[in-house]
Amino acid sequence: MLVATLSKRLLRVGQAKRCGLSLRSFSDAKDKDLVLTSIDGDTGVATITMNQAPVNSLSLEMCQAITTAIKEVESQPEIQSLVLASSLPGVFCAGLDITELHKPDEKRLTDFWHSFQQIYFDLYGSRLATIAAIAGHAPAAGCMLALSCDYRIMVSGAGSKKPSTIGLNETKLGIVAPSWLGYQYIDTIGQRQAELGLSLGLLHQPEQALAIGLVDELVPREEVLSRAQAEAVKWGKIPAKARLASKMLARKARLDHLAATRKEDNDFFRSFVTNETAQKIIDGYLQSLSKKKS
Ligand SMILES: CCCCC/C=C\C/C=C\CC/C=C/CC(=O)SCCNC(=O)CCNC(=O)[C@H](O)C(C)(C)COP(=O)(O)OP(=O)(O)OC[C@H]1O[C@@H](n2cnc3c(N)ncnc32)[C@H](O)[C@@H]1OP(=O)(O)O
Repeated sequence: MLVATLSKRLLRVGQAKRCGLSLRSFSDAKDKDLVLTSIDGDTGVATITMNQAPVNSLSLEMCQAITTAIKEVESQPEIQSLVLASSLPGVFCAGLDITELHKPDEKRLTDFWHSFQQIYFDLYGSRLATIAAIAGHAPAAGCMLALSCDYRIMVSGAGSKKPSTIGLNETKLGIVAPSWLGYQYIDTIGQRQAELGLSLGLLHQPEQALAIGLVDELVPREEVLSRAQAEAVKWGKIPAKARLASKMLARKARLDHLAATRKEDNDFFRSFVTNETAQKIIDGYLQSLSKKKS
């Protein structure tokens, strides 16, 4: 068995193959390595690292790559826990790729939202214990990725001139988070904090995020990944069936609801985004992002 036979080293999938290990179901170096999957041979902890420069924004392909990586890890029965991380300094995930929403092709837009919903099903509903290693900004759908995990470890803001932020800031952009994402927020930080955060489109600095329960721990930047992997070991030792049943107590009704209304949710999203007013907002927002650079 993989976890029993490997010495303590991290394996990328390509390396595993070269070592003659049976990992044929894992994604290899295709899709420009939008995500990288590694497994610690000693602990059996898998790490999925988002790797789409400059900001890990969630394009259709990125959403699909994340889902594929989760499914591939889940298909390995000896793996019980997963860390979701970013390879980019300072950014966990910048949320949806806004260019997907700008003057979209309707078919691609439908597929795009479907693939984003799929991450919710696969990560929020995963049989694995999931730990988010948030070493940078996590706005909007980036926050959703973190909320979909079981435990969140964020880089501390102490001493940083420009601390990372996390939150559902859609309102500030003139758009509204979908209800299933809103409920993830409410279920995690409680009704009052979620109402404040959603209404005002707040992005929280790490210390605030810890205070309202949006993240569970803060650590120095250089410790985020190792601390997340250590936490994943702890979670991986909890009896798996009992752990999953407990997770589903809180999440099953939410997952079932989106499953039942998935098409409606997608139809609403498509009509919302293709509306002229929304397109103006998206156009303006894209310009503001590129102006920031110049
Ligand atoms: C009533 C019922 C309603 C039901 C509603 C149903 C449907 C509703 C419809 C829509 C819901 C939509 C849900 C949306 C969720 C989202 O995720 S929207 C995306 C929100 N994300 C953001 O606002 C983040 C924007 N980015 C940043 O703030 C910063 O980039 C950063 C993450 C803080 C990093 O800053 P940094 O200084 O390091 O980098 P730059 O800003 O210089 O960016 C570098 C480069 O990347 C481009 N870029 C950044 N973010 C995005 C993005 N999200 N998508 C695409 N591209 C992005 C940026 O433009 C720069 O590009 P360059 O100029 O070409 O280098």
